Amino acid sequence: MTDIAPLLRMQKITKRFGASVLANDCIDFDLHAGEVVALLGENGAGKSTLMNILYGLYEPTEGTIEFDGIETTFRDPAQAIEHGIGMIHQEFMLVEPFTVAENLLMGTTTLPEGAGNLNAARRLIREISADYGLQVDPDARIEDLAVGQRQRVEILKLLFRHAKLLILDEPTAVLTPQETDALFEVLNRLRSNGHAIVIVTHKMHEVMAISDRVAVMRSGQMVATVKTSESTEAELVRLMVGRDLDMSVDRTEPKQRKRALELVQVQVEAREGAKATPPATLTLRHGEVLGIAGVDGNGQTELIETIFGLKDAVSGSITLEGRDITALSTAERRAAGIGYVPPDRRGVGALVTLSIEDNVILGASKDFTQFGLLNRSLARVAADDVISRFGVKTPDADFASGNLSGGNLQKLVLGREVSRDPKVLLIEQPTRGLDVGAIELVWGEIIEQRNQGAAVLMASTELEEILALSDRIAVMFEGEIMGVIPRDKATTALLGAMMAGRRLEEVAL
Ligand SMILES: Nc1ncnc2c1ncn2[C@@H]1O[C@H](COP(=O)(O)OP(=O)(O)OP(=O)(O)O)[C@@H](O)[C@H]1O
Repeated sequence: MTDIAPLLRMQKITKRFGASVLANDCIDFDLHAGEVVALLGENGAGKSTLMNILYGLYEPTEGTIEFDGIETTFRDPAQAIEHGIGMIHQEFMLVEPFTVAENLLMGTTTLPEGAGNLNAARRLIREISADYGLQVDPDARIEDLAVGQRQRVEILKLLFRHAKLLILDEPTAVLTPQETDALFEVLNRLRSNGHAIVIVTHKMHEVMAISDRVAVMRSGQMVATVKTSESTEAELVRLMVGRDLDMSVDRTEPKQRKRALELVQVQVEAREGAKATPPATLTLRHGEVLGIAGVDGNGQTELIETIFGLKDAVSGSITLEGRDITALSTAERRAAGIGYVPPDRRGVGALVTLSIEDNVILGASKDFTQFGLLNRSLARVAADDVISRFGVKTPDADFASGNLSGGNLQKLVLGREVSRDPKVLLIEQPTRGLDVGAIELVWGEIIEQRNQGAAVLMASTELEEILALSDRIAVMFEGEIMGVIPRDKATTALLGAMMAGRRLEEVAL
């Protein structure tokens, strides 16, 4: 393969942001037609920056890009896609009330030949969809599609515009295991048809399963490019984080086991248009991690938001150490000792226009106020502590949080909540988007909180994470708790069956 000229050749790519950030440092990156390359690296290593340069979102400070034999840099993504380079981000860019075909025609200035009207577009969609096993109905409305299907529409959108190179940014983060398998089948077909694919992912087993080569970045540099078949997961981890990992969980007898949080017949507000779900009754003790397993979108978010007070409970009661908090505001619940890490860190989790320091004191400014004035040096100490304890990669605490890499923003939000030593920690998708080294750290911190007596309610779509950290596991399906199982009784098969809608009573223990 190396004898043939690559489809893409990025040479000596450097990208600086201001004086303090060197995000890409003289990077060489090649990609051939018909190959899948996994781009691997710790949070903040510079993967998104490199891909954003390729896709025309950023201009490189230095370096050249050759695509299909022609030297070029793209002014914007529209130009990149015109030349055959497409990128699928984690947030899909589809317009919900419209159909697949309408979405594909929308916003395109240069339509593929023979796809100028809706009927022709429909025909083409069916053809492409059949060729690549995408199973997309051109007349389906986006709002009726599951996450995995929406992602296939995004792929279709790129193929519709004759993309030769597809960049996928953590494409499996929001997929179920079945959807991931289906995606990989599609990627295999794309590869056999001569497409080139870059997949940015933190999941090592996926790297091994799908890629031909792995490019490893570290601190802005490309440190290695290896053939997947000639490497191992352990070697890739070492290349990436520079050490072996220890994922063992050090569970000790917790300091206390009293009841922390009780939900009695809590009726969560139904989403607009959705039918009401049965009320939830749940007890969470100090010194335990109660994991909520379930496929994304099965009511975990709504339940946790109700406990934190972002949503009102329609009926029922929530008590914290015996005190009824059902009517309290979010700020009051926070003051009462509830910490909250939402799944969407850029939205609810952090105020991205604020500095890291201001984010660290967010919602707790009273703790940093002396004689009626905000004590900045106390705030700085707290911010520096979160940065060092959680390994947030940043020049300093004044840095705008919105400019942190995805994984580092996640570490910041989690670090802020954990450092306040909450009595109850509500946490959704604790390690989504985190590199393996950061997962090791976050798991350690969650267990430490538990060992110190905090009550942790953790929703995760990753079964491995649920099984590693939880003392008990609740499974949610379509807004309902299907059962609660102690960890030693939980198996992947049992949890899988419950996640697909079977009640605990229906599946033998
Ligand atoms: N617009 C920007 N302004 C300033 N610094 C930035 C900007 N965008 C990215 N950075 C910095 O560049 C570095 C590389 O970030 P990048 O997003 O490329 O990392 P990444 O490898 O994709 O990380 P992750 O796995 O967490 O998504 C980080 O230190 C980040 O804070």
